[in-house]
Amino acid sequence: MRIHVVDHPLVAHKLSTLRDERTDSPTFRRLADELVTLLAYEATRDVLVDQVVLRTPVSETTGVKLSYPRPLVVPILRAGLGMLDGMVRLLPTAEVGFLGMIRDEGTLQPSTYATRMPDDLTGRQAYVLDPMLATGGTLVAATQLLIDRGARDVTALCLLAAPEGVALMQEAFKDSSVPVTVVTAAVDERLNEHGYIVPGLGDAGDRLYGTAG
Ligand SMILES: O=P(O)(O)OC[C@H]1O[C@H](OP(=O)(O)OP(=O)(O)O)[C@H](O)[C@@H]1O
Ligand SMILES: O=c1cc[nH]c(=O)[nH]1
Ligand SMILES: [Mg+2]
Repeated sequence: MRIHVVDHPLVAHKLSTLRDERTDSPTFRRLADELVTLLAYEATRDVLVDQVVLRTPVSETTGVKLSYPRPLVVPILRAGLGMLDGMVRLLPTAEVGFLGMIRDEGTLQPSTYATRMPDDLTGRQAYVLDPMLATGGTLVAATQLLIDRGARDVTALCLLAAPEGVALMQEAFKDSSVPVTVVTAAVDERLNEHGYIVPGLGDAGDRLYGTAG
């Protein structure tokens, strides 16, 4: 598995405001949207394109167009939904599949409550959206599902990652013949005893959608 930490002052600036507990939900949503387009720029570096011939007003030339089959973008509900608009703005031809997953607060084990995506992903590039890579249980399960359905490669975009989650992804996909990449704005210090990223930004779903408590 490859990890790419996007080291850029604009990314760090937006992430710092996201972390701030005083940032309200509307601002949090806007910043998450802006951040994902910056991460997506890096995450789509290997997106498949086809050569095309076109005419400018001046002459004939060659260029590229996003290729078919279309990439698949998969937000992990709920928090991943906050990254969807920013991603499809950059990848307008993408198809969107949905995975609903929730982590049990006690055991920290993920369970899947909704799956809506093509059964056959043979030859397709898949982009998973989830702001938080904590223990890694959720992202390992989501990535495995996409590989099992035949994805050509899997790239996860996470706003924040914990070293524990990165290590679990590395272990899970160390022998994978399918390329797996994680693109994130930062790898934080550790997880706390409740499985939250430290310093992190709290519960991303709650902060995006204004859920109290
Ligand atoms: O790496 P892990 O330890 O598996 O934890 C990360 C998961 O936890 C959060 O979702 P949550 O379960 O809070 O669901 P939500 O998006 O509905 O709030 C987050 O968005 C990830 O999906
Ligand atoms: O810090 C964390 C860990 C899991 N899920 C979140 O939303 N935040
Ligand atoms: Mg949550």
